[in-house]
Amino acid sequence: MKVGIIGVTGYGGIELLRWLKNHPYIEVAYLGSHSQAGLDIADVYPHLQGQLEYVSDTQLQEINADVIAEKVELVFLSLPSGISSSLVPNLLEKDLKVIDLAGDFRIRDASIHEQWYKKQAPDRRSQSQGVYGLTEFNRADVAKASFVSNPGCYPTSVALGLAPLLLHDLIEAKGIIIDAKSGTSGAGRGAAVGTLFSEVQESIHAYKIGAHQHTPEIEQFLADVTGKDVLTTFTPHLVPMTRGILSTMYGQLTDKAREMNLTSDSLQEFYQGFYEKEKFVRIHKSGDFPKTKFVYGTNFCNIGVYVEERTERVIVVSAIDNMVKGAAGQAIQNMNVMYGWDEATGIDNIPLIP
Ligand SMILES: NC(=O)C1=CN([C@@H]2O[C@H](COP(=O)(O)OP(=O)(O)OC[C@H]3O[C@@H](n4cnc5c(N)ncnc54)[C@H](OP(=O)(O)O)[C@@H]3O)[C@@H](O)[C@H]2O)C=CC1
Ligand SMILES: CC(=O)N[C@@H](CCC(=O)OP(=O)(O)O)C(=O)O
Repeated sequence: MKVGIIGVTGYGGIELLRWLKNHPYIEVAYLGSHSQAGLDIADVYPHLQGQLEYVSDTQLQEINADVIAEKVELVFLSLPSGISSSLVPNLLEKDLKVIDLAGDFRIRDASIHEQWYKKQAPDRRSQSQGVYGLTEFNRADVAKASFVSNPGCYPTSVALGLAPLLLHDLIEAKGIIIDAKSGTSGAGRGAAVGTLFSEVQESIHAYKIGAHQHTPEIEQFLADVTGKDVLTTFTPHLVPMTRGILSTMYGQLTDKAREMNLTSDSLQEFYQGFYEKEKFVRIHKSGDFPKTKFVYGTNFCNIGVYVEERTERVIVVSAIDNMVKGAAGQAIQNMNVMYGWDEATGIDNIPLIP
C-alpha cells in the first residue's frame, strides 16, 4: 500500500519514515514539507543515504491535497498543532485515510480545546469522523476508521497506566496526581532556547504547571473509560535525555479496593491479567518498576504498580518512548489495525541496552 508523510522533516515524521522501512506491505510514495520542498530527504537527513529503496519518491513535495490523493491511499500528518486542522478536511474529502499525530482533533469539546491549546478549535465535521487512537482501548473503532487522531505522548503513558484502576473502580476518580518526565525530542526539532543542550543538561524542571494541553486529553479519555468526571493534577518535567517518558501516578484507594484488601502483589496480578493479550504493554513483576531504557526505541509501554498501604495510595509507574508508542509507533500500530494486519507488523523489536 502506498502511504505519505506530511511533516516528514520533523522528529515524528522522520521516525515514521524509519519504522516504515520494516513494514512488508508499505511503499512510501509521498514526503511532504512546508519549508524544504524540492530537497531530497537524504540531503536533509544524510543518515538515510542508500537506505530508501522502499520510498518511491525521495524528493520533498509541497503540501497539496490533490497531489497527495493521486499518489497515496493513506497519509500520516506530523505537523505542529493548529496546522493539521486546516488540512484534514481536504484530505478526507479526497477519500484519503488519515492518521494525525498532532493534538488538533483529540479534544471533543471546542471550548476546552481552545482553553488549553490557546488556538481555535478545528472544524467539527472532520473530528466527528475521527477516532482517538489509543489502540489498546479503541481497537474496534480504529479498525473501522478512515481518520485516526493519534494520542499525545504523555496521555499514552498515563492512560495505559491508570485506565485499569479507574475502569475497575479501584482508585478515586478525583485527586489523581501525575508526575511525568520527558526527554527533549518530545518538544520537536524546531530550534528553541528551552531545549538547547546548555539549558537542559545537568538540570530538570517542571513546566506548564496547571496548564499543559495534555491535561484535558487525559481527563477526557479516563472519563470515557469510567463514565465519571476525572480530575487530575498533571505536572510534566523536561529531563536531560533525548527519548523517553516516565510517568509516576498516585491515586487514592476506593472503599471497594480497601474491602478487597488490595496489595501490591494482587494489584500486579490484576494488571498482568488486564493486559495479558496486549503485545505492547508489559507489566513488571511485583516490586519491580520500569526505566525508560527498557522501552527505548520500541513501541512498548512498561508498567509497574505498588500499593502503599500506610497512605492507602496506589502508585503506578509507566514508561514509553515518546517517539514510538507516544507517536510514530502507535500511528503504525493503528494503521495495522485499520488494514486488518497483525498489529505488530513493522514495529516489533527489542530495546537497545546499554
Ligand atoms: N515529538 C514527539 O515526541 C511527539 C510529537 N507529537 C506531535 O506530533 C506533531 C509533530 O511533532 P514533531 O515531529 O515533534 O515536531 P517537529 O517540530 O519536529 O516537526 C514539525 C514538522 O512540521 C512541519 N511544519 C512546520 N510548520 C509548518 C507549517 N506551517 N505548515 C506545514 N508544515 C509545517 C515542519 O516541516 P518543514 O520545516 O520541512 O516544513 C516539520 O517537519 C506535533 O503536533 C506534536 O505535538 C505527538 C506525540 C509525540
Ligand atoms: C518535552 C515537550 O515539550 N513535550 C511536548 C509534547 C508536545 C506534544 O506532543 O503535543 P501535542 O500532543 O499536544 O501536539 C509538550 O510538553 O508540549
